[in-house]
Amino acid sequence: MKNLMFAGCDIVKLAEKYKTPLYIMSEDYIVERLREIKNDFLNRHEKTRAVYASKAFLTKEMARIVHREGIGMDVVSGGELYTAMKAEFPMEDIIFHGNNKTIDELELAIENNVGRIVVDHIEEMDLIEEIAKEKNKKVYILFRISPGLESDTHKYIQTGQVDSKFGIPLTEKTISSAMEKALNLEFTELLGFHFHIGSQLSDNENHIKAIDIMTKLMKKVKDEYGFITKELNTGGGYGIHYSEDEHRKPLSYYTDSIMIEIEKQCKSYDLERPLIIIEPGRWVVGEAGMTIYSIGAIKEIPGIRTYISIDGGMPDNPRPSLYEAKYEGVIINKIHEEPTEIVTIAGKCCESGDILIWDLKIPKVERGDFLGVLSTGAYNYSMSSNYNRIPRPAVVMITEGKDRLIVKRETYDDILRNDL
Ligand SMILES: Cc1ncc(COP(=O)(O)O)c(C=O)c1O
Ligand SMILES: N[C@@H](CCCC[NH3+])C(=O)O
Repeated sequence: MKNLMFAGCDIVKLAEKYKTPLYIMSEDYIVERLREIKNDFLNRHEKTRAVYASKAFLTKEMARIVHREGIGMDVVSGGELYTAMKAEFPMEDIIFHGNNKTIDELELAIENNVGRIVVDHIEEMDLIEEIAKEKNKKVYILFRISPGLESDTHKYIQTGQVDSKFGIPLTEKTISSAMEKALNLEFTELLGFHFHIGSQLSDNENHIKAIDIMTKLMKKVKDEYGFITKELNTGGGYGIHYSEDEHRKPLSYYTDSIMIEIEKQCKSYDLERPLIIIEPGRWVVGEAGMTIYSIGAIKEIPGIRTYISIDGGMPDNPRPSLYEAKYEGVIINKIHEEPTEIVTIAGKCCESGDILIWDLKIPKVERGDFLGVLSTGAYNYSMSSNYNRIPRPAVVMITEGKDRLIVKRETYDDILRNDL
């Protein structure tokens, strides 16, 4: 076999069948991760809940898989919420986030009875209460707290530091204003707190520190307001394998330490341990995906480098240009050939920064060969754009070696769809 096999499929055959660029996702891999969540977190610890952070990858089919596996979902926009609704995802299993939810989005969420709304700033409670009153609905909220921790990841995907657009800052004044407001609402009930310290984290150190900070807060609000924290949402952020120095760890590496720390701190403060929620995104889907491209122009700059251009790039994977993210790539139709060249993989956009992989070692290639880029399941399709009016690729799901289209390739007419 000279072609790469992935999730039990000959990937070259898929590239020929569906054309390129093409996103391929392994349902078996996704289900394995969702079951790891069930077996190693939900079933091992009482009073726990898990939601999948759908910003990583969401289509109607993905929502159906998550629901079928008994996991809830985190959404951050009306569009994500609407996708879940259209996939008949139970609304009570949804947690709605966002640092600037619009009135329309809040109305959609409240009208449809989403399970929890995570309040990101104090005034948001006024909007929620007003809408809840108007619709005569009960709304359950958590406060997103910014714990003031700088996580070890790219600056653009840190979220828990003091200087952050996310969450309620942890100061005496903000906490007292937030608590005083929340405890006087009629239609809105505060159940607890949330933190999310950043993404692609390779160690659990900051989750543990965040638990210490949050339990201290729980003790403070109990003493000062008699408020009992019923739920603590510890966010996601668990890292995956992209390149040789980044690896996915078992879920329990993060969740066991979270649970040990929370039990310890609750005991020391004499607090009842709240329900603990986790919300991983990337960890569930990142390594489930790969993207297939066709090789086109090959340009050698003698003594400098060789650029191998592909038929996609920045519009289907903006991560290298946004976060200098590193990816591994293979020539899927020459999988056993000796890698003899070091080349740079360039996207087809009119941007010098549209480089997918610098210095990749591959066999000699020619126009028409296929490049597979690994670990593209998270934040690729979900962050894709039509820059340069390039249509988005199709998404194919593979289940037990069988492929099916779950998102059609965009056409030029799809791009023109809303032009008047
Ligand atoms: C509130 C919240 N929860 C969960 C996640 C999921 O993050 P990740 O994909 O790193 O697990 C994010 C994104 O970073 C987030 O902002
Ligand atoms: N989009 C980011 C992750 C953001 C996580 C959401 N707060 C990435 O691709 O790494």
